[in-house]
Amino acid sequence: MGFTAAVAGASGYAGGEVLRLLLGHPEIEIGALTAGGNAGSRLGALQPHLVPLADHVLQETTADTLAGHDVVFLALPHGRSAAIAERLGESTVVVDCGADFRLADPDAWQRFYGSPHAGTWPYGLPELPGARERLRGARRVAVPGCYPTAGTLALFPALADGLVEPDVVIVAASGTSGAGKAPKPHLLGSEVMGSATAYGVGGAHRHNPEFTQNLSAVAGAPVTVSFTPVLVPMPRGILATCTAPVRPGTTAAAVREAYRRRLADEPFVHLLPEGTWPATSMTLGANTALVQVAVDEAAGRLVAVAAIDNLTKGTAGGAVQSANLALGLPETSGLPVSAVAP
Ligand SMILES: NC(=O)C1=CN([C@@H]2O[C@H](COP(=O)(O)OP(=O)(O)OC[C@H]3O[C@@H](n4cnc5c(N)ncnc54)[C@H](OP(=O)(O)O)[C@@H]3O)[C@@H](O)[C@H]2O)C=CC1
Ligand SMILES: CC(=O)N[C@@H](CCC(=O)OP(=O)(O)O)C(=O)O
Repeated sequence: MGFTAAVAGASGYAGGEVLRLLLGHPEIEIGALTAGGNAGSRLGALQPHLVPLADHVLQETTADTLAGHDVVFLALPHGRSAAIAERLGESTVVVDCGADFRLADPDAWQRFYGSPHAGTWPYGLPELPGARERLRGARRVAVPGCYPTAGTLALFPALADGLVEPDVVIVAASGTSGAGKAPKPHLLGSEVMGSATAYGVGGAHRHNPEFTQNLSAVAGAPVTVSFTPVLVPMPRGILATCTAPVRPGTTAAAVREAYRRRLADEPFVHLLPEGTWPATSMTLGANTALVQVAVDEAAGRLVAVAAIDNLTKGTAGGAVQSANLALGLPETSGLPVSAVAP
């Protein structure tokens, strides 16, 4: 084992998934695990699926506990990362699963999160043009939100190649683990089971500015984004259906070729064979994003669909992928590409 990792928020969904992946990582050894109110508990009482770690005791989340590791994964509620990160020296790679360092625009941060902007770190979506180079050797990484991971991966080839107008519509369905483990009335089984509902409608969701930031950077011009999240009764997974007007002269063949070319060398983002459409079940537990694209000739729109596991490629897998780049390891170390099915 070459490196040690600490995980803050180890009792939560994102922290638990980081640990599941690290247990299979050939180069990273698991060190300190921390939590909030559950500090002092055995991990086995809270994350019984992580069998080899059952007897690890959760510690309080302090910079002192997390210091001394090569990499620290922060899987904490928004707003808690900056105070810890500033006490961890540059010798430690800090990978933040939360939103605190994702946005470059302080006004957008203030508008959607309502707190002072903590700063901006390299954005952990290696597939975006130029991102991989910025992540290699980085000391700080901001892991993308789960919806922006899915929607950005679905749309970036079309926007990067100028095949669509910079005016996109994204409707993305998410499983309930996206909302975290802390109890919330709208996530009670009797509210969620057998029902699907839109929320954060009308540009209100805090992932709107993240989408705009990502897609405008790819297009090299401002992109208008209409994003609607939908909560669906499943534990894991995101299916993002994205559309945009095709530019005059854009053929279905040109679209397919752009996606094929831009995704050909990606280890985790795959264009499915023509006619096969992504399903969340094809990605469960894998660090993959499965993509399909078509042109709706009658409507003059491109339709791109991506499926991910929100906890794997959408959080913890993305975090480990970026940590690998930051630590100088092969990008794919410890990351599954095969899902659990059926
Ligand atoms: N779930 C998802 O799909 C995604 C999550 N993320 C991000 O990952 C982060 C964690 O999310 P998630 O795992 O879903 O949330 P959970 O609610 O499942 O877990 C939160 C974790 O933070 C700990 N915690 C809570 N309050 C404090 C505190 N005051 N001090 C120290 N630790 C605290 C909790 O410990 P305890 O058990 O002791 O309360 C728990 O370990 C969030 O920032 C989220 O935005 C990012 C992308 C997707
Ligand atoms: C289903 C659900 O509630 N999903 C979360 C997004 C999860 C995610 O990616 O979020 P972070 O930005 O918190 O990292 C939400 O809509 O707020």
